[in-house]
Amino acid sequence: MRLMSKEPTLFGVRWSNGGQNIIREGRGIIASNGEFWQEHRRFALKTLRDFGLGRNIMEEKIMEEYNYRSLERVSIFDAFTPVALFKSDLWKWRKKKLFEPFYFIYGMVQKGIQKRVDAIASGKHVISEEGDDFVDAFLIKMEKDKKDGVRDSTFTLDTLAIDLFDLWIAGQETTSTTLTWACVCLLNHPEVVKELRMELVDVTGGTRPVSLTDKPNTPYLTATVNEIQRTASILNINPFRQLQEDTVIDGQPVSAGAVVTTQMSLLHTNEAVFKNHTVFDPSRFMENNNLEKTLMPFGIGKRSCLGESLARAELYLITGNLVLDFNFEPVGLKPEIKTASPFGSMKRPPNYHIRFVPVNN
Ligand code: HEM
Repeated sequence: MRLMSKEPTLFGVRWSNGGQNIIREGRGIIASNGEFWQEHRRFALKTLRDFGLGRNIMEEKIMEEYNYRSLERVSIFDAFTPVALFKSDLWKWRKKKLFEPFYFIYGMVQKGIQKRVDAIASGKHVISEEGDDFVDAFLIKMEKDKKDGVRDSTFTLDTLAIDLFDLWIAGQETTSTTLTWACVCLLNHPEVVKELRMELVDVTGGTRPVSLTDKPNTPYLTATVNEIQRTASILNINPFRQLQEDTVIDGQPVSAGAVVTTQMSLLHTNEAVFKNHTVFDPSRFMENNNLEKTLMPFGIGKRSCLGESLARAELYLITGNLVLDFNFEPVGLKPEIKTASPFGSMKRPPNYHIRFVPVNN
């Protein structure tokens, strides 16, 4: 991890020749490289920021979702399976079984795009100057490239579908899995819920939702979200990178072209850094302000998470407001803080049912 942040270019290329490339075929943000990746990452970041990523507008949208509702079968080996094998008749069955949910999401975004294109053609949707959302912004960029005579522009309806697919996959499963872990941790630690609620009632007066502007006054909520991410450590390893030059990692020579990753979950269970690492204890982050710097759920360096500030805002607002508004009760057996998939690429929480009982009832 240290090397990845010190040598961003050396580790700046994603290795994704296997199952990740089945739909993407070198496009999108997660699995692409070179100029294509640069253009599309930059565009996505700028567009999400323009729409308020991590600012008030995003808070409104997160809270809208919160108020409204108050797959993993792919293994690490599939990441290394050549796309050609998946496409061969021999493995057709496996491709169908593994990638059906991904094709479903891909189909869904394609349909959504077509609906928008039709709505624009029929005049039902008019694109405002800056566009109302990512799709509008992308269509504006497509038009601009056409007008400017950009040859072989990478902004097409096809690449829009892959960018949306990537943002959905990277943003949806990660955030919801972390929130599912949050509830497991809090179900097992009513004393944390109690202390959190005291802090939050004190700050909000119990008369309004927790807001991002409360952050400076809610150190225990920030510490709890950190401890949830440390405990969940949902990505055992970060998506593969490919070394750009020969180098030495911890005294070990490694050749250019080697596929490398970091075992992020090990960082978060390092006993030398996180004493009693098996214990869920938010106060560790209160006692040591520097501890947050050793927490890296979003990866590091050039290819680190594009949605980090959005994800942080979601985890803060949803965890805080759930604790403020509800008591948590297990339905059936209380789940243990123990992953159901220790060796998967994503560390999933156990399956469980939970009841949210409004605090004021
Ligand atoms: C709790 C939530 C999340 C976690 C733990 C998480 C974690 C990560 C990690 C570890 C990586 C790989 C970094 C590396 O290779 O070093 C990554 C990449 C990425 N994430 Fe997230 N993520 C989360 C939420 C989101 C959200 C909400 C979005 C979108 C809005 C998003 C979009 C992306 C994208 C596009 C990439 C690929 C970046 C690239 O290759 O340039 N993530 N994420």
